[in-house]
Amino acid sequence: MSDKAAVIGTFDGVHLGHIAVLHKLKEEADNRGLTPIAITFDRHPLALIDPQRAPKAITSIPKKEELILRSGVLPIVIPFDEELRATSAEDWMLRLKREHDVRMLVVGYDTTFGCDGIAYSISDYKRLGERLGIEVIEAPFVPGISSSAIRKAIANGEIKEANDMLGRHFSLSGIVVAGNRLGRTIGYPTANIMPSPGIVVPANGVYAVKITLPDGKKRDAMVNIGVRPTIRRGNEKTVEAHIIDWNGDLYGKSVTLTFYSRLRDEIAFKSIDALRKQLDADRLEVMKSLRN
Ligand SMILES: Cc1cc2nc3c(=O)[nH]c(=O)nc-3n(C[C@H](O)[C@H](O)[C@H](O)COP(=O)(O)O)c2cc1C
Ligand SMILES: Nc1ncnc2c1ncn2[C@@H]1O[C@H](COP(=O)(O)OP(=O)(O)O)[C@@H](O)[C@H]1O
Repeated sequence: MSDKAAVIGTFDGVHLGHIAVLHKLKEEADNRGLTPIAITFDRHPLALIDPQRAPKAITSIPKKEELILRSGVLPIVIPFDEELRATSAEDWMLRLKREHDVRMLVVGYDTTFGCDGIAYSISDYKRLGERLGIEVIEAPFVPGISSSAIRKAIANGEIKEANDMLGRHFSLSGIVVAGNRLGRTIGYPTANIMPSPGIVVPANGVYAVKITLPDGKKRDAMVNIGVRPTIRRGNEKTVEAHIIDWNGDLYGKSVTLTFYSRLRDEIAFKSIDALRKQLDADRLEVMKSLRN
């Protein structure tokens, strides 16, 4: 087993700030002939500590692993449980050394790991590392980017802002379920998508997206998120996609929506005809916005 260089964190979203840390880790690991690993948790620590305050995630665990791997770092997902929560910073570092052969650790400006970590500064971690035989290096800091700011932007429908902080397009996966089969009668069949639970859903409104179909192909689509006030029967929030110039059966299949921009708010139209006219205009707008 080769020796490792590690970083620890939740890494929700794997945004541009995380990417800077992962690249620094990879560079320093390569210089020392170490394998770079990111130790990350299977849930947000607050899900255990204070579930009421636990935020919805920007990325699912598999997506997070994929994004970390893409930056050249090996992800290791460990359960954030009571035992881990009660582990001190010193025990954490001993564990890293014994279980993962860690020789170097990248610590972020606000990293606190260990139940007593809140009292640690970077120089404390460095001193502890020296004693235990782990070199501690400070991670770069990218100002103005955080998982919580991205969650907030998505929840407010500020897709461009969220995408700028992510350095990629926000995406949401889910299974296609049956709706009330009205869409096809107005010329706009829609795949009703049940998003993976625990993932943040953008604010109600209409969005330009690319949809990844089960065969892996990407198509242009327009998505409505909301309660469909024109035809509403209840207050259920739905996520539905009309795939432009496409025909097929998606029931029960998994798809991924990649968000590019937000077009408008949801509107309560006076008639289905008025809704249809707006959908014609949305279609042109989506095609235009995805071409840019
Ligand atoms: C791009 C798009 C925009 C939409 N905008 C609105 C809207 O502004 N107001 C509204 O009441 N419904 C809106 N809808 C929802 C339609 O009312 C809905 O797709 C239609 O009633 C079909 O429902 P069904 O899939 O359950 O059959 C929109 C749907 C799409 C695909
Ligand atoms: N262009 C398309 N965009 C989205 N779904 C489509 C399209 N063409 C066919 N479909 C299929 O039709 C279904 C939607 O038809 P619709 O009448 O809106 O019914 P529902 O109320 O079940 O959503 C989708 O789930 C999908 O399987």
